[in-house]
Amino acid sequence: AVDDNSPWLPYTPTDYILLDCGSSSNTTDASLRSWDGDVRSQFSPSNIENTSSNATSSKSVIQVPYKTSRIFHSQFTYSFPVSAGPKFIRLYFYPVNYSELDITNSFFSLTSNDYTLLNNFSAFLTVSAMKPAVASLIKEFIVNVRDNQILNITFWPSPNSYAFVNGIEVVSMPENLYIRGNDHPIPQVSDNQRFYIDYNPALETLYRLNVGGNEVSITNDTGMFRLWSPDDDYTYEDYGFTPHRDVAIRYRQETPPYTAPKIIYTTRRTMGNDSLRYNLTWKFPVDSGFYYLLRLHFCEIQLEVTLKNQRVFIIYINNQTAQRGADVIQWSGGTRIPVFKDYVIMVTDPDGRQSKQDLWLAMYPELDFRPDPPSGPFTLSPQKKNNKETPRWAVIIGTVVGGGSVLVLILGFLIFRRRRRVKALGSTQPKSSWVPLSDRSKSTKTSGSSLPSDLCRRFSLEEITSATCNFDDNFVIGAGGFGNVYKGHIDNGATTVAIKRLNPSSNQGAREFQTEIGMLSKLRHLHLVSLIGYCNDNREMILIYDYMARGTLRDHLYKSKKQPIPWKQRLQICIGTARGLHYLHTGAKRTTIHRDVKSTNILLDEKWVAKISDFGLSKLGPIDAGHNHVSTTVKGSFGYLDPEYYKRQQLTEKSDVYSFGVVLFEVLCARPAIILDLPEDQVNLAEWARHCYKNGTLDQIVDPNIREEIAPECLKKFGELGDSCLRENGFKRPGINNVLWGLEFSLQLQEEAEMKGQGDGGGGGGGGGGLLPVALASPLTPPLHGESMTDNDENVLRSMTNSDKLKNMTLFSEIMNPMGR
Ligand SMILES: Nc1ncnc2c1ncn2[C@@H]1O[C@H](COP(=O)(O)OP(=O)(O)OP(=O)(O)O)[C@@H](O)[C@H]1O
Repeated sequence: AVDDNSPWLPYTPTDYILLDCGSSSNTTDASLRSWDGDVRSQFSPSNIENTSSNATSSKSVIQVPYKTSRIFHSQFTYSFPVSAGPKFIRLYFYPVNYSELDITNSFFSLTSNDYTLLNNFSAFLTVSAMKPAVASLIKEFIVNVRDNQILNITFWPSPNSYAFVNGIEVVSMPENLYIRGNDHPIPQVSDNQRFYIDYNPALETLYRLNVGGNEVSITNDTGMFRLWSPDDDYTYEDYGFTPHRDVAIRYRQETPPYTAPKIIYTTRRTMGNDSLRYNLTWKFPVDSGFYYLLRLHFCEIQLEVTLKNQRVFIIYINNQTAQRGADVIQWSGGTRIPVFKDYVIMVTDPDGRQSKQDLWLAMYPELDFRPDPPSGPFTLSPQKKNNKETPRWAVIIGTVVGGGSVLVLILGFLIFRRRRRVKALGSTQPKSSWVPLSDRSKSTKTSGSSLPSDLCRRFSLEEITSATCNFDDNFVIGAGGFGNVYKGHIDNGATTVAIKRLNPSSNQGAREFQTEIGMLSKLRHLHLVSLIGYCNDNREMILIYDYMARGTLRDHLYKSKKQPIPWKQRLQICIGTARGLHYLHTGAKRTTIHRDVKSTNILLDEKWVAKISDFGLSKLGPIDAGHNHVSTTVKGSFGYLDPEYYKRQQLTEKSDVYSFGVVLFEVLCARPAIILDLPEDQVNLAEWARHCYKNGTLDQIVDPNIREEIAPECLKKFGELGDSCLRENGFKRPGINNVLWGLEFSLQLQEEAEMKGQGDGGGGGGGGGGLLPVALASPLTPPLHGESMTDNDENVLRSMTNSDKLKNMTLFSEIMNPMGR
């Protein structure tokens, strides 16, 4: 073991270069690091002053290296003759107007040796999209330099554009920090493949977080000048924040002192406290279509936790189990010994647009473990024990009290794309059939509409008629208030699409058409139906969407001869829908209220992924916090309509929560929202289900096809959730985030029951012995008893948790994302 209290830095880079671009003198930054001006630098080409220009920003910036920048109108290369081995390359950008140049016109690509690191990149757009807002940006990559190779960094301005950079940093790193070769297989989440990181990929760091702690500055890193940010912006709920504990960290050969600074391991988030079990969850916006490497760092520093099997948890990545039986003591061999675990996941890109998705990381306590006796031999696999005298969950809760240290480090990595330069750069151009940004006014056929051709594709009427054999009835797959929906094939049959054609006699019309395009083209999410484009020729109003092969959710519940969907799959569909709604309510710039959530507006793709459709009625929520509703004439569908909205004509996102509550009961009971010929008290599903829930007879109206499958705890939770969504008073309904959590918790309860062999086929009656104690409530869901907490309550809770925070706390994380964007 190495003593961590010694004054020396654990790592001294062999190469350490700081180049202040656009500067002719040497400068010093806020961390007192010394930068060389690039004008007469050995790393710049000798003709630098003829091939590029230097500029000072139009805004007064005091910080080096942002004061000056170098501007390139043609290809430009810096060359760094560094030692062989992996290097951090950090590029500093301050995207403002330089000289006469409009920063919004700066698009460029960046290559380093064989890798395309940035592809048609706009620093301005990247910074503008960041939340919270920032003024400058550092892009960090890891590139391996081979023996006798020079590290070249080349800027390639896009056509009619220019590139710029403010500073370049090159720092070497320990050979095997991330590149761990064939001896270290990394599990790939979702299949049984192993992943190996050798010298071939280049990586981009996306997130490096000090979980539960403050920012750890570059000078407090272990010698590589890595910045560790707090994780608050990425936690899903602010749970598990646990006071910093100043203990000595025992680094080991497998996790040497340079891995991460000590403070990273002594600040933390932990999983529990008294009777609460915290699920720890983070979400990270990432581009779809790449592999991601997550490096999670852990260290058990709670002195009471010394045994393996004492604190065991499950790690989920993107809702898939990445690791069962996670046990830090077992992994590391003892307390205060840090350890890290790597996982790779592919974030798929179903629509081929590399749109942003949230990458979820969650850790849940695993309930089946109890500690080994203190003298027990150390074994590598966790031992499951069943001690009938001690409730199984009690052991875990007992050991979690007070909070042990689980550090999560998602090290944001990215993965690579190795491309040949010319091809990589050529591929940045949009497909010819897509209307380019600058080409908005070109269509000759459109009737002067101001539709957003930059955001989605505009089709000609010929393309649509040929896709649908001139709107042949055989191609009709549905009909709604808007008109017929056709199935069609575009791009020479390569893509199947759904084509909605506005019926001129429809009472929905031009306004919905515009709304749908305006809304959907700005909203992108795995759980929203993607709008591919539109056609507005010859006064036609046609919308083109991704084709959802399995049709509507309703078709799989009732009124069709389709195979009934199993309960767990129904839960997954509800979870997906809740995610889509959550994105609408909170994920985009402004709250979007769908206004017509119902089972025919939830579509299912080939893989049963739920997607919300039909945004023709959507409304944007209020802009400022002073107003919490939008006044509007009532729209929506019979049986799903929020009674409060109906009465007051004031729309909030809780109206969607109400409609979603109806969908939840539709899914549970497999019956329509309204059945007119039933006895009066049963006509309206919302009222009838609430009535049964309150009387404890909900199990009697469950769809007979799933009655045997559904675990009693799961039904209880699900019923409670549906009931809370349908509360009369919108304030008392949970927010969609809590609904989402409730659904995930329901799924967890179902899975736990099934794992114990009691949920599946075990009968729908009372809870069998060994099922989870029902009182074990998830802290992430609304209170179980009486009225649910209001939004105000939630805010109070949140601010209490924040104010309770002590300065130093942690789980930390790094994520990296494949490059080549
Ligand atoms: N993207 C799609 N992929 C596959 N089928 C679709 C798609 N969009 C719509 N459909 C089918 O077309 C039907 C009609 O859809 P549409 O959204 O026009 O109406 P609706 O939501 O059922 O009713 P309304 O417009 O009155 O709310 C749907 O029920 C579904 O069967």
